[in-house]
Amino acid sequence: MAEASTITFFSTLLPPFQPNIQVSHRPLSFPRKPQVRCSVSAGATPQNTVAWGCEIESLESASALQNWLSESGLPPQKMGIDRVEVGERGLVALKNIRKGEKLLFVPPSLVITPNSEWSCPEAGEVLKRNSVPDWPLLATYLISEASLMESSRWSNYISALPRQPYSLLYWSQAELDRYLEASQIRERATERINNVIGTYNDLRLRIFSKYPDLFPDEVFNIESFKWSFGILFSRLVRLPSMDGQVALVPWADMLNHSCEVETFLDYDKQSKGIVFTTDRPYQPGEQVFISYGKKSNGELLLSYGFVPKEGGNPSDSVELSLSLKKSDASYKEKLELLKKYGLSASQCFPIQITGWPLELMAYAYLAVSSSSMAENFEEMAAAASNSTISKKDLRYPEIEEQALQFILDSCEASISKYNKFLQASGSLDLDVTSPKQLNRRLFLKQLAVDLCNSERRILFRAQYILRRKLRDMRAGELRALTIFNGFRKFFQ
Ligand SMILES: C[S@@+](CC[C@H](N)C(=O)[O-])C[C@H]1O[C@@H](n2cnc3c(N)ncnc32)[C@H](O)[C@@H]1O
Repeated sequence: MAEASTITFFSTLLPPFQPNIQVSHRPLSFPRKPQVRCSVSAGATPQNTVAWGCEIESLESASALQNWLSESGLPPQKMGIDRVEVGERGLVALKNIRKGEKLLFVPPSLVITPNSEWSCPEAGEVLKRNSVPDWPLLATYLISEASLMESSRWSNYISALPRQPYSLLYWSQAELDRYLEASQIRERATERINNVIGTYNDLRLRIFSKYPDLFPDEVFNIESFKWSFGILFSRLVRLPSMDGQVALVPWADMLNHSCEVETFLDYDKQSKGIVFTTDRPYQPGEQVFISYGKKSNGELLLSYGFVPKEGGNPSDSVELSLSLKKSDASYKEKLELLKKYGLSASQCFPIQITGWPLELMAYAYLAVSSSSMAENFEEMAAAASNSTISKKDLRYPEIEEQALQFILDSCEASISKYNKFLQASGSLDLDVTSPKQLNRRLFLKQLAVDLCNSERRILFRAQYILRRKLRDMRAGELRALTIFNGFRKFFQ
């Protein structure tokens, strides 16, 4: 099993997902006529949705998946797929399960990795020849297999995948602007959507357009890529004991996330299967959970399309944006130093209920320091960047009060954005466990309200701590001033 520190479910910040694919610079050779024509179904895809997968709550396709997996070598399970309260479909204990028990044992033959065989080998060869990285490769693989319907060995798996995964990839820019205006997650979602579009355009330009027989537009289009990336973002795992290999693990990917467990999927060398070890007991009928990693509510919404209940996620955090003032006489000099350390004039830092990173304080020192402290600017910029090993816990008592006030101002500006959105949203308290019953607008709005409430709660806590620190500091200064004045009078 993976150690707690190793997050096996895909992290929203995982470096391997590159915005644009790095295809080899070798010119593409003119396509040879394939010996075996792959029959890619070229029927028109209905707008905004793909022609495969199922409604997310569908149990019929899930039980067909279960039967196929058992026939294909999945050993007898202590869990079954069922409708659940959290996550719509999930794995439920069929028998008593002990704490510390290993479950699943999915054999590698039932796992999709970048090395999986393609039903249409020519398509796979073209992508590999062009050194397409794992993520775009797997995204294309999924579409290719899905389009082959029953001719693909993965057809039972693909039929049980959601036709429209819950993911911010499916939010329009207008929806993101309207519902997530207060949260930094809006920028992350826009960036991600642009990355997916950029990746697709790059593949189309460099590869698909040159091999239209293998990659017809009707199948390999932006809608199908949104779907396949949505599936990857919400289901792909990284397996530490398989050298960090990324994989789609049928059956295991029916497990939902709980912030209260700390158990991750990994390859078990002893049993030669994908397993996880329970960290609590389960009774028959109870839903079994794993952890998708220590992620904030915003990150969970971004990749998986849900927000845990307020206060229920110990890893929750909110991004606070700090900016240099354009009116600062040393603006240019400070900006250059920030750039040198990979930062910019406007920078986000994660705040947790337990506090904020030292980098944030260093940035605040830099933002408030006057030109008389110019010799310290570089030290501050370096400490604000987490890529440096320099001492981060800087202290400049002469500007500490100003720096804390600067953070408090940014925090309060952010809180007022959340207040504005939450007031305008009214007191929504809808049941999002059955989103299909709500209309889309209310569903998205409720997710946004839940996210904003949880992010604002963290900011409120930071505001309280900052105000108290400043009050204590100012009271201390006042006391010192009174004592000083007392001494002055005494000596006069
Ligand atoms: C790896 S899949 C889990 C199986 C999924 N429930 C299904 O029926 O296909 C991840 C998706 O499950 C749902 N999910 C997982 N954990 C959840 C939770 N704690 N609350 C709400 N939805 C959850 C989300 O839709 C997420 O995108």
